[in-house]
Amino acid sequence: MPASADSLPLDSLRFDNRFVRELPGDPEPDNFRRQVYAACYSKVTPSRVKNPRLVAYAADLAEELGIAEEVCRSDDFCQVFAGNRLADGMEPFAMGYGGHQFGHWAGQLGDGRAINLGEVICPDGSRQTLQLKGAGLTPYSRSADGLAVLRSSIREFLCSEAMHHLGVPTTRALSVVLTGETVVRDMFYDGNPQLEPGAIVCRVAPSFVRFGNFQLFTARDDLESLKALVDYTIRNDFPELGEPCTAVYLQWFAEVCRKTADMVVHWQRVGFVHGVMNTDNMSILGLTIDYGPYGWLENYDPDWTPNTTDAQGRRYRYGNQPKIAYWNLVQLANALYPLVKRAEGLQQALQSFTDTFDRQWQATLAAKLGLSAFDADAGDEALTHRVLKLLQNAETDMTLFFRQLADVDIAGSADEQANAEFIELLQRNSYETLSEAVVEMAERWFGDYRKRLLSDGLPQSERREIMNRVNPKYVLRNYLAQQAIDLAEQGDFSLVWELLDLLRAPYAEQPERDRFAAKRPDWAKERAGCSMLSCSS
Ligand SMILES: Nc1ncnc2c1ncn2[C@@H]1O[C@H](COP(=O)(O)OP(=O)(O)OP(=O)(O)O)[C@@H](O)[C@H]1O
Ligand SMILES: [Mg+2]
Repeated sequence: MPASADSLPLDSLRFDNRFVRELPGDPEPDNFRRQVYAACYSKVTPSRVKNPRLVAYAADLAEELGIAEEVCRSDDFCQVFAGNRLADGMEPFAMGYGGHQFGHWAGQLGDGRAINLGEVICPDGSRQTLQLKGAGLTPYSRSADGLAVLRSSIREFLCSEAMHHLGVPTTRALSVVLTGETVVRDMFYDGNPQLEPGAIVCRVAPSFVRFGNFQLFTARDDLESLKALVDYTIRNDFPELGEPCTAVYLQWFAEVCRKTADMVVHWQRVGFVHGVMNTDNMSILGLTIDYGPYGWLENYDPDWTPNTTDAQGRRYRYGNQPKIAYWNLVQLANALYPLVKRAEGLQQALQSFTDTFDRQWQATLAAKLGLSAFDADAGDEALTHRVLKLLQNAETDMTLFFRQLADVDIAGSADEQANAEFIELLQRNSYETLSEAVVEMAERWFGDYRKRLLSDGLPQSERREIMNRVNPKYVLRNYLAQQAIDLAEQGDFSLVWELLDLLRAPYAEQPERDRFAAKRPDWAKERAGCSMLSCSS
């Protein structure tokens, strides 16, 4: 429908809400907490908030959606993305899903504080669903309040956009608004509840369906709804696979396995630790979803997890992410089994996770080291394994190390000079003084690396280019996000904007912003929010 002359600008967005139109919905119109059966969603309106105030928006994403920059600055934008006004064509709803949390089946979870507004048809013809996070109670809110706080909303907003520009598959974030209301949170669950500013993020993705959406139906023996959602997902999100049938179900599952593997390879590449890889936080499109207690590796440590809630078992530590992704896919396979009834086919599809992950991770490591390709015969398995061990033992900053390694002149300098340059690089980027044993280990590795590069024969400039395409200079360091939050809580959003802008070009040299590519300062080592996060958000 064309917008009339006096309608507000967001009313001219085009919505086509297939999810609510084509899938079974909850017939109960009232919004109260309950178990919802035989439905993919419940219609629910975002809560009104007192005094919405814009914190930041992603102008490039707005443009992709067909929202002009001046509209982003309008009061209407703030009202709509705070949930106070529905633009024409929006039909808000919350989705039902279940999930395995920390390895245990948790039953119905669902969008307890996320509310989908509708599916926009973008100017380029693609579709994106808009979703508010923190917009109030839904039938799936269980015992919680449906809200979100400013610190977690800024973390979600900045990291979604940073990951997108790093080339990591992810949901995106259009805006953060303050609600003008306060929210009570006990950040470390230690009996110290505080009042915090409430906020709402608008997330954007082609679909927000998770593994848990399918799992919930199977857990309830509701094969009809399971089939409806699987067929819907294949038709709308994987149309290239053709009309749904048993063979297509298997191809689809294999594709989900490949997409998930691809996502995790990217996480490992950039040093991202998700923190809560429950099956309700796994997107069916292989997008990173739910930026909660995530973190970025500083010193390379495969055992590190930012999530204090997971400190005991460290289930979701960096080095375990590929295994957990696989475990989650096995749960999805179990959920699909009643529909597919081919255990062997599902097994084979699962193998495509391992194959894709192994192949892509090897290629990624080769590129991170500036090799033209991963060559097992040239000893690359050991070479890549050893460099990671070295970084772990030396407690070296992963991002800085790989980025600066591209600048070591391999062919142009004598052995000793290159060697000294390398040890200096390692020390400069390590959080501890290198021991003699580590220096020795480093010299041995570097000698072999240098030989490998010389036989590979790529010119230095080409090698540097390969490396700088996969080794970012800037990531959303844990302490940088926290500094932006500290200022924002004082009403100063400038660092949110600056980081957003910085992270739009994470692979480019931005010399005037070198301070954002610095090692974690000492004050941030034990500071809450910088290295320790809980699920409280
Ligand atoms: N403050 C809250 N109010 C209502 N429900 C909540 C709240 N926090 C979390 N939940 C719900 O608890 C479950 C698990 O929470 P989890 O921390 O994985 O998700 P989340 O951060 O709310 O959101 P998402 O996965 O949508 O990014 C989900 O069903 C979620 O909606
Ligand atoms: Mg979640």
